[in-house]
Amino acid sequence: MPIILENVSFSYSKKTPLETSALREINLRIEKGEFVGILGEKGAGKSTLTKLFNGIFKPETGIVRVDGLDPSSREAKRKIGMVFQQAADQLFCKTVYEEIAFGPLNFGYSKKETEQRVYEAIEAVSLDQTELSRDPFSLSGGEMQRVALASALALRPDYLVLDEPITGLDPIGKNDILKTLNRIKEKGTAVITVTHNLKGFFPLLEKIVLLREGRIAFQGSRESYLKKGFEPLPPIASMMKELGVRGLPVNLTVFTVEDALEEIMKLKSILGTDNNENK
Ligand SMILES: Nc1ncnc2c1ncn2[C@@H]1O[C@H](COP(=O)(O)OP(=O)(O)OP(=O)(O)O)[C@@H](O)[C@H]1O
Repeated sequence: MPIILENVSFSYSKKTPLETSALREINLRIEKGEFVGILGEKGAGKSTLTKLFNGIFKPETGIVRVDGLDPSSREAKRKIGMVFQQAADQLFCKTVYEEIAFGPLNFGYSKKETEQRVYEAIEAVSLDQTELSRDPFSLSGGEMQRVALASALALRPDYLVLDEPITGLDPIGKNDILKTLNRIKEKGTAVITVTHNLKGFFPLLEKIVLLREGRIAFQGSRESYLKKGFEPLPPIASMMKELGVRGLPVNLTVFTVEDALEEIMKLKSILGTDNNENK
């Protein structure tokens, strides 16, 4: 069963002079096992949307359901793992082990079961066992991110929701997290991520949800997003769009270096032929 949002609206500081409408008439369906990117400019409503998935916020109007359950129910909370923008903000235990074990213990799993889950989770995020006794706050940004991810995974969620998971990480840290998320998705967990980093994430996204001023401007496949000319774009697709604007017959759904190279070679041969004909 999926995450479903029907006609959802949400405002901050309702019925005060500071009332801000953050989301309007959102209709969305996210299936298990999908890799979904939530895109949009600053203030578009991306973070607010993620907080409706696990019941941190309740919709002002409309319905949110996680596999048919109210997202603030205990069972729904077990199904959704959250990793916030600043991993450090969600760490609070004295050791990495306690941090990752917190969720399973809180949900009443035995010490033995919890231990199994901690080891399974650190393996999934490629953290070494020697890290388990460390103080989470002594870790690097990338390591903290992995601990936050492992804490979410220890509940074996069906949906993993992440807000800008690679922002601020060095290139190796970014790559590690991207590979890890892809592995998690391959095992059947839906990965739903807010991201500005399209260069890293675009190749992984199976579905794109584009928010604009609190409304869904687009939801659908990556190819359809590119064909319809939505923005933001990953760097290669942006370059192809520029070539298209200049009147060159390029394929606008290309977003990898390899495909772009092939496209440019094709273009070269077409233009070369034209030049020869003109001689
Ligand atoms: N705690 C809050 N109180 C009042 N208004 C808020 C609060 N948090 C967000 N907003 C407003 O709600 C709207 C949506 O904000 P949200 O943080 O969801 O956007 P976003 O797309 O995640 O932006 P960013 O990319 O900057 O993180 C914006 O107008 C924002 O100013």
